[in-house]
Amino acid sequence: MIEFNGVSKNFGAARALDQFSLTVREGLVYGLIGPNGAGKTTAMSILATLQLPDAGTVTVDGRDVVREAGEVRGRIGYMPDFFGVYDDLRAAEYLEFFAAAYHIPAGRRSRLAAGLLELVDLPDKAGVYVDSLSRGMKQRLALARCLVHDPKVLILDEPASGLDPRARAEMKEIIRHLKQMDKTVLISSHILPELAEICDEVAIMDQGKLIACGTVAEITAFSRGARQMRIEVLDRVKELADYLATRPGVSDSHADGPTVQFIFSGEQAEQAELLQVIITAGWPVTEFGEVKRNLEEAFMAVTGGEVENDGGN
Ligand SMILES: Nc1ncnc2c1ncn2[C@@H]1O[C@H](COP(=O)(O)OP(=O)(O)OP(=O)(O)O)[C@@H](O)[C@H]1O
Repeated sequence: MIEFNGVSKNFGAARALDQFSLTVREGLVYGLIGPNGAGKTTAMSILATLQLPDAGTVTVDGRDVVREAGEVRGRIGYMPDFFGVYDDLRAAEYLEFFAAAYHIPAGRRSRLAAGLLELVDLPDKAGVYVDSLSRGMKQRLALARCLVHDPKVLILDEPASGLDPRARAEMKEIIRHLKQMDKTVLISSHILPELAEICDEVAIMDQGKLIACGTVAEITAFSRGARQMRIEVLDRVKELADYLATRPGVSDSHADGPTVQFIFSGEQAEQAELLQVIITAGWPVTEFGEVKRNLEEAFMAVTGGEVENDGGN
């Protein structure tokens, strides 16, 4: 449903996205996690057709965000990390205003607004000025706003930031509800534990790059010691990537130019054995080693050192 393919974006000398690729299947709640400046907002705003990529392609439901921006906009609801609310509008009017912007016929707007307020658990706030709602309520109203045109995909940039624990729990409940409605949800956060319970899968990013992706359980295993490895060989790179994918402890094995990159969760002795096996099988290895890329730091930053929830619920 969402596809980033080799996307790069620079702001002057700052590289916000660096060959970023990600696939999100339909119906998933997908977490995009990374420390400050990792590139989450940039990725989301490109997806929301608000910024152009310098390189690479992004599609939503098969539509290109640059060439078919209008088609994409009809399919997405975007909740930015900072959103404007209109002070002198009441909650229902606010939603009706956005419904009008999406060309929903006037006769349907008031019922639509009432339904959405119900969905985000604000049914008794229809006549209340937006300005006087609590932060958590404003956040839920902003989410309702993203739903007026019944999009397939929701892009939520740090929807839980600044909320107290109760408001966070309410937000999570709504996101679960969106999943039941078969929406595909991309949601960002600084830290993994915040999203661990609600996400089907997560991607960890740092310095504009995808570091790892998978289920919360897989990512947790990775954060507890799996290593990103790199082997350079003179030929048969793709064959080596396929071969490695069959070896124990190896995941995400893929060819990248003259190298194969993969994640390895074995011990040091098993790593040595793996190299031995590759050489014995006849591959001319010129380099073999771990890719550091500040991986540990990134994981420490996003997991808070430890992930308590194993995602198996
Ligand atoms: N409009 C801009 N002008 C200049 N630099 C920018 C701009 N937008 C983003 N950047 C830079 O790009 C990098 C990625 O920023 P981005 O906001 O995408 O990260 P983020 O992961 O969303 O961070 P945060 O969690 O702090 O919101 C940072 O180095 C940031 O300073």
